[in-house]
Amino acid sequence: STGGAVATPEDHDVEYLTPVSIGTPEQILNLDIDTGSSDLWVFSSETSRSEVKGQTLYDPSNSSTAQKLEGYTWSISYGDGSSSAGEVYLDTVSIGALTVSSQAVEVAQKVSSEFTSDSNNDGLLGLGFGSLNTVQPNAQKTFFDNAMPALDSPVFTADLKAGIPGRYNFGYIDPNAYTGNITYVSVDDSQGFWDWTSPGYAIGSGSFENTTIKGIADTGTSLLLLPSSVVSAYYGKISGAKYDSTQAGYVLPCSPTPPDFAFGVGDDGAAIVLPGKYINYAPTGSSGTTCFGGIQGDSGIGFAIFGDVALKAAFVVFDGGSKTLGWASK
Ligand SMILES: CSC[C@H](NC(=O)[C@H](Cc1ccccc1)OC(=O)N1CCC(N)CC1)C(=O)N[C@@H](CC1CCCCC1)[C@@H](O)Cn1ccccc1=O
Repeated sequence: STGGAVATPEDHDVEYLTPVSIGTPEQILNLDIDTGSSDLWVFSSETSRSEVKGQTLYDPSNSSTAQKLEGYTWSISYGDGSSSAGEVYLDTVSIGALTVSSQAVEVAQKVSSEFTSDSNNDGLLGLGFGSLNTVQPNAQKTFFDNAMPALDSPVFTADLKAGIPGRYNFGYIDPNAYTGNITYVSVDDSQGFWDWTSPGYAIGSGSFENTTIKGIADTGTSLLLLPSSVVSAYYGKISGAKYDSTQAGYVLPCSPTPPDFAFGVGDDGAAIVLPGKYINYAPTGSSGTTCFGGIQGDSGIGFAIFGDVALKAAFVVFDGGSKTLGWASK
């Protein structure tokens, strides 16, 4: 079997939302597919009213296929400090034509203010490795883990785009979605992430800098978070760019367009090139002359995060069979 659905960007590509069908009859929620975590949780009829502002709610009592996992709970907190918690049901979940009949659906009873204020986001669908799942007393499998045995090929692909809808596909690689070759690299899943190592980077038309960058492919993170040495080398090339402590990040003049940024993939010279305009993440003030940088530092995290700013420049294969990542330009 195969499946897939659109991934529609929210403003500034801060996140991408994908319609997911839950229950019988189907209840369609727009979820943020997150390869950096492994819980599928949703706003629900159990979410405290004061914490709901416009989200679509999953109501298990309206689903003939919902089964409550009595005594099971979950609680998660994310890198940006947001969090949610609740109880667990099993129900039928589909992404396009791909259906998992007994998927753990974690219903939120509490969500932090970041989720409440994000009215278009009805929850998260984690596609990290199972070890990250927070359900107690027994961890639950991700949608991909449950679907894998039935898939034509044990893969899903991310084809995120700048400012327009892209796609997540399951079970096949669309040859029309990318150009050139797909370069596969090994993944270290020991921390539960799609963790890989880039051999280095290049700025604009500059020479390639060989420096290993270990990091995760994370659809749930908006920006490209890199080691401070790389980040200062990049912004050092841009007059007027500076670290702004009030914004807690590098800012730069929105024009002229900043230099491209390329990161290496594999050991035969392949690279993914981010057009400079991707680094103009969003205007910081009303003037529109200063932009918040799409590349920021990863200090305090312990690894780089190849988030949406990087992923939207590539076609990415997440191979659960061989535990590899495939990168292609498009
Ligand atoms: C340093 S991981 C920071 C990252 N959260 C972000 O990237 C948020 C995303 C967002 C989306 C929509 C509205 C507001 C914010 O966006 C910013 O933080 N931004 C964008 C806007 C900028 N002005 C400031 C910087 C993050 O926790 N991701 C996790 C998934 C997120 C959680 C929040 C909701 C959306 C999905 C996750 O994969 C990150 N993970 C990765 C590894 C280990 C733990 C962990 O938890």
